[in-house]
Amino acid sequence: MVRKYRVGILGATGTVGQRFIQLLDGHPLFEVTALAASDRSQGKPYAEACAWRLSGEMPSGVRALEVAAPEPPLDCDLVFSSLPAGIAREIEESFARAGYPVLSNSSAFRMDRDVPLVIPEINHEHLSLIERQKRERGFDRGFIVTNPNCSTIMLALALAPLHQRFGVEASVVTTLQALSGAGYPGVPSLDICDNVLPFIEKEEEKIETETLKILGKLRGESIEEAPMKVSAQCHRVNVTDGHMAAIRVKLKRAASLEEITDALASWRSLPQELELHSAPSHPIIVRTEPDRPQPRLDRDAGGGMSVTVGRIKPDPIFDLRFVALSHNTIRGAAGAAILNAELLVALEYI
Ligand SMILES: NC(=O)C1=CN([C@@H]2O[C@H](COP(=O)(O)OP(=O)(O)OC[C@H]3O[C@@H](n4cnc5c(N)ncnc54)[C@H](OP(=O)(O)O)[C@@H]3O)[C@@H](O)[C@H]2O)C=CC1
Ligand SMILES: N[C@@H](CC(=O)OP(=O)(O)O)C(=O)O
Repeated sequence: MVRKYRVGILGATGTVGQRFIQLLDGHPLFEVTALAASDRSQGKPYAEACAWRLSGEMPSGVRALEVAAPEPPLDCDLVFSSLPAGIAREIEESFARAGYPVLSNSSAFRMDRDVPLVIPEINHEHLSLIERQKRERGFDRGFIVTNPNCSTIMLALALAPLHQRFGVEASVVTTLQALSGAGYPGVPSLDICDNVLPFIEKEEEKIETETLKILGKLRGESIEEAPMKVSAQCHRVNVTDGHMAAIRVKLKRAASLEEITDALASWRSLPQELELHSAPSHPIIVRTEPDRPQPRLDRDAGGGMSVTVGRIKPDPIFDLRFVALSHNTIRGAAGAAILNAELLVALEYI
């Protein structure tokens, strides 16, 4: 039998932490052996500390695990982090320094020049920054790899096949983001019922900067940002899970709608070639019905790991417009970090 890697989850009781636990239940490579959260939860069995809010039962293997403080040592080989950004920096660095690979879902390190910000289908070669990071920060076996913001992941996955085939000069994105993106308890119900909130703190800036790093090129031991402009406006809407985005794109080279549809629908990359456990067979699913994608109908496409694209049309101002949708706590968070970990194992970084 193949030995499983023992994993710890920092922020295990939260919205993303619970999704980690659900997705790792029965995983062929990883087994959850350590859980950490705030002092509110520490010292309690997970079943008592965590108000489980996902459909289906809490996996039996974690119920009795005692919730620890997020400090090394933890009884595991690597950690997934879903800590609030304000405390993630210090804690994640302390785990990397103590020798643990850290797969971080938080924004704290994403834009650091020596930290890979990875979507395996797009920029797996950025993982080579790990060597620079270890050398410059004096890490021995540990390191930090991050996954993007949940809206950035959706935009970058939708733009990547177009950028690779035709070049993207500019993109304007308007997001409609689900409530679970704000964690639990999130936005007060009286603020969001019968309403849309046109502000999500730092979200627009993250989309505009992270996308350029992810689509950027590795030059030696640095990332050269993609030479394109991205403009984002973000809104919170009354949907539980599934972020949507209306996206307009200016291409470098003219392309027909057939070529664009083919570029998106036929796109496959390294995770699909390697048949990584969490990799969807199609990272992008193109729908042709006039009223798709929709959060309730499309967020679970590809096990929550595919981005659904629909309403592909020519745009009279830009070249092209379409609507994208992806599951914010699966492809947008826990699933993204797990896919990164599967890739790190396949490429022998772990
Ligand atoms: N929700 C989403 O769709 C996405 C979230 N993210 C990011 O993931 C991270 C987690 O988000 P989310 O799960 O939504 O947040 P939640 O608020 O739902 O959960 C936060 C988690 O962090 C723990 N925590 C809070 N304060 C401390 C502390 N001082 N010390 C130790 N642990 C602490 C909480 O433990 P306790 O229960 O004990 O309080 C809980 O486990 C954030 O950085 C967020 O920005 C990224 C992409 C998408
Ligand atoms: N801010 C996102 C979720 C999130 O936590 O993003 P980040 O990981 O960049 O902080 C949302 O509200 O939907």
